[in-house]
Amino acid sequence: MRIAVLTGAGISAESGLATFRAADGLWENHRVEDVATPEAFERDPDLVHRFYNQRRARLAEVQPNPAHRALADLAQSHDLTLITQNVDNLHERGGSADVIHMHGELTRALCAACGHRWPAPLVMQPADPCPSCGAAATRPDIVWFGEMPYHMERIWQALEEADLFAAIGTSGNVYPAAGFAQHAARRGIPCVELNLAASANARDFAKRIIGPASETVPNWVA
Ligand SMILES: CC(C)NC(=O)[C@H](Cc1c[nH]c2ccccc12)NC(=O)[C@H](CCCC/N=C(/NCCC(=O)O)S[C@H]1O[C@H](COP(=O)(O)OP(=O)(O)OC[C@H]2O[C@@H](n3cnc4c(N)ncnc43)[C@H](O)[C@@H]2O)[C@@H](O)[C@H]1O)NC(=O)OCc1ccccc1
Repeated sequence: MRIAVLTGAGISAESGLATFRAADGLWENHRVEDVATPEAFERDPDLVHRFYNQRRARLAEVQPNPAHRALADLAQSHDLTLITQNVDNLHERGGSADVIHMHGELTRALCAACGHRWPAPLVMQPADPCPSCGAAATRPDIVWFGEMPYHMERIWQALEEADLFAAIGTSGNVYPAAGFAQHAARRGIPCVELNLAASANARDFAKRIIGPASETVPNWVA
């Protein structure tokens, strides 16, 4: 069976990584538009680097949880395409290979001048030169709001060919990811969501499994 899985911040919540929608809509005390847009980086690269340096440091303190590991097991027995909106590396550290990071990765740096990519140092600064072209245009290799997500061709292909689509720990507020379930459902592909509560696009899911991912995902995989 070919399974396409989309994950969001909820799958990493029990590992200790904050999800996006804190009560006051702030993202780790920052307005999203102040830290996750190309305009924000243009305006104040120091603030944006500090924000991602803080998240990179936090990532080094946490571990994958049973939900991450269960998806690695699922790939052993099924043709799994694992698509994540998360920029953390907990899927890989949980044993998954070939993870599609549609919104980029905290552990990678990108040169805005020449497009070169390299492993991100723990602390990045605007003046860091690109190891390839030497330009001081280093940014986190993250897809910001208003930017085109990565690997969209591969993702649409996987959604076309899937026999089952599952969304785990995502609120369904950010597009194009929030449109994947509708895309699959319209092709008659059964869709299931695993979450603490129904997501914003709950109508697209024929089945819902409610509970913490570290419990529901291993049970769903078993
Ligand atoms: C806010 C929203 C309305 N805005 C958008 O969607 C925008 C604009 C837009 C495009 N199309 C539209 C259509 C309609 C309306 C708006 C738009 N989209 C974009 O800008 C996208 C790019 C969006 C990507 C932005 N980057 C991110 N991340 C990287 C940054 C970073 O991480 O620093 S998005 C970021 O927010 C999203 C957060 O959502 P979730 O992961 O779901 O997290 P959230 O906290 O919301 O929810 C957590 C869920 O988990 C559950 N949960 C919690 N704990 C647990 C638990 N323990 N167990 C189980 N579940 C749990 C909760 O119940 C909850 O449901 C993720 O996608 C995440 O990656 N780009 C683009 O459209 O480009 C165009 C384009 C076209 C052509 C050419 C050029 C450009």
